[in-house]
Amino acid sequence: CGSCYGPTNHVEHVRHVKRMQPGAINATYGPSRALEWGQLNFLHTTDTHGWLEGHLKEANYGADWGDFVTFSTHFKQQAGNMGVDILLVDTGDLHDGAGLSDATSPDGEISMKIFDQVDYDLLAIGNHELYLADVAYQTLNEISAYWGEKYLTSNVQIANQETGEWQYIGKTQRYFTTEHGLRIMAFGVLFDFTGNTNVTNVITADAMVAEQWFLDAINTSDPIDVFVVLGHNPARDSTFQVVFDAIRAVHSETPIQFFGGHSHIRDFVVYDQSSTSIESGRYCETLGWVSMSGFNADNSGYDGISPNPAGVPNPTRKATTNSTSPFLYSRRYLDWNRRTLEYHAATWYNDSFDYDNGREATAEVTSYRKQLNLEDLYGCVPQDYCMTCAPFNSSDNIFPLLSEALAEVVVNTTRQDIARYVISNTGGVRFDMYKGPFTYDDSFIVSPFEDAFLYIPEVPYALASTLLDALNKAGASQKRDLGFMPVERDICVDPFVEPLSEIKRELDHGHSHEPLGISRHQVVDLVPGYTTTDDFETDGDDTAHSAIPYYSIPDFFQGAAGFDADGHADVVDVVFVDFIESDVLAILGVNYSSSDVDYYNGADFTTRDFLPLFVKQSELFQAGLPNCTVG
Ligand SMILES: Nc1ccn([C@@H]2O[C@H](COP(=O)(O)O)[C@@H](O)[C@H]2O)c(=O)n1
Ligand SMILES: [Zn+2]
Ligand SMILES: [Zn+2]
Repeated sequence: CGSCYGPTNHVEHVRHVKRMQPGAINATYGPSRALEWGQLNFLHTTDTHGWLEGHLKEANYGADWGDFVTFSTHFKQQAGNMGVDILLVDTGDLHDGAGLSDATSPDGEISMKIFDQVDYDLLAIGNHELYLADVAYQTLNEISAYWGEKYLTSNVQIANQETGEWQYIGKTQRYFTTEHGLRIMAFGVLFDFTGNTNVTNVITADAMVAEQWFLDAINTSDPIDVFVVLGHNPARDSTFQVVFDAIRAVHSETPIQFFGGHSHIRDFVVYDQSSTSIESGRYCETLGWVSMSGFNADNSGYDGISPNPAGVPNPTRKATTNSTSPFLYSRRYLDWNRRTLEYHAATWYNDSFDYDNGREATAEVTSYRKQLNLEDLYGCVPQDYCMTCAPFNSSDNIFPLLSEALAEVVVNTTRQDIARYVISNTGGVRFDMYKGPFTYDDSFIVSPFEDAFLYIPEVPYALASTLLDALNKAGASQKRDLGFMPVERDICVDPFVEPLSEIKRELDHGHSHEPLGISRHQVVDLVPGYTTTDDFETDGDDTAHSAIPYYSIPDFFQGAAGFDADGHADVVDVVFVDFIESDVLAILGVNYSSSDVDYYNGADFTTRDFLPLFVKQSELFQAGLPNCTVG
């Protein structure tokens, strides 16, 4: 296995969460344990990718941004009442994934204003804020300008629009004192991203930790009780390790708390006895919770530090079994639904959950969705199609369908008599397609990028017909941008996970899954979803789920059209999305260069356009109209 960059056996494999029917959240299998509150508490979001309306077709992730605005207000109040600190953290990738963010130009023009209604304390930039120049400048002029000292881009710069000089998009660090007296030094570190627009500059973590500002920050004479390192960077096996090493070289015992993202998984990693790292999923499916206690007059230099709050559970876990550090931790991954939020805001027994600020945000989501026509109905999806819950070539998988769509609608009518392969990267497909209405919004949800179709005309069949396999053997060059540090692994873990695996196996071996309060006869009814295993083992998911099968997929897929009955042609137009141009040219070899490449169907027909067009003209999708229902 040459490229085991993906989840390891430490990390939960079930990234893609199968839908449950709207209304399927029931009283039995929601959250069942109060959160452990410590002296310092965190709520964490990451990779929201514009999903501020929540998941309209998955009740388990059905809360919207207004619900989170309300919930986070409750939590700030609760922390205040308990006399402890809470910090809200986001780690980037704010668009490219849903209509609310992507149906405007530039992306995020409207969704950012809704996102901003949560009272975050610290935020970091994601790679999706850096692909395009207009989005990067929007990040500078709107996001960074709005959040000010809270927006941390310790290794990301942008060319000043007047002088051309590099300037940091946000701040490099934030040193501040919490309400209850903890002195925090925070950094925001993006992985070593290379696919950014050339008006931006991503400094590698290795180079960043050698910079004078960073050395000054960690060697400051100002007291530091805790480092908070946030970043769009996987919690595990990433350049967070570089930052950890650099801080530890100076501060051997000070707690360092990491908040990561980008690989779209739930994960929690122990760096050492006083340092842990959380990653909180993707697409408004997960709200991450971390709490810690152990601050005292000796290690925080602050006499009046609040004790653990009374009347609620408190963190109990040492980071390592032989820890001699005073710090105790808890972590939890909350499912993004109202029942969960109401439960933890302790309001489920009455009607007092909603606040005006949340209601207003919800009303804005609804009204902007209307304004952007996101509910416009394009077709009716006859069945569920998923990205990874079924084998790649099976009829339940989305890629055979998308291959057909590419073949059918990506066509230059002046060249339609020439056979064509239309090649795309599977990474450009972002979500499953569910049975029921297919709306304008869904076209962004499945395929949000504006990657144009390029082509090389009339490539000999012998070469063109080997291209897809060769590309998949080589693997996508974007692998470099997954953010994982390549690590030597002896075994490549088979990513297939049996349904009901973890919990069921445990029950079958006679253990009750006590922390989740689930008994043997209940397990069969669990709703499919996240079943996370991390460094604190298996009790991180706030709601227990049955696991969803996971099948690995190749990096590239293609549609083919215009071939003879035997699938042959003399020459083939090789059409491909611009995001993978360098991969294609690398495989085609020295006889081809970018001068052979041109737009196939103009610059304006992109990966955003082919699916809605296919849906509108395909009998398969039109048959169920007009009475198309969810599920
Ligand atoms: N124009 C683009 C930009 C990105 N992609 C795909 O997205 C992946 C990165 O997404 P994360 O949420 O994980 O940061 C990237 O590796 C590409 O697969 C794309 O297809 N087109
Ligand atoms: Zn992302
Ligand atoms: Zn990312």
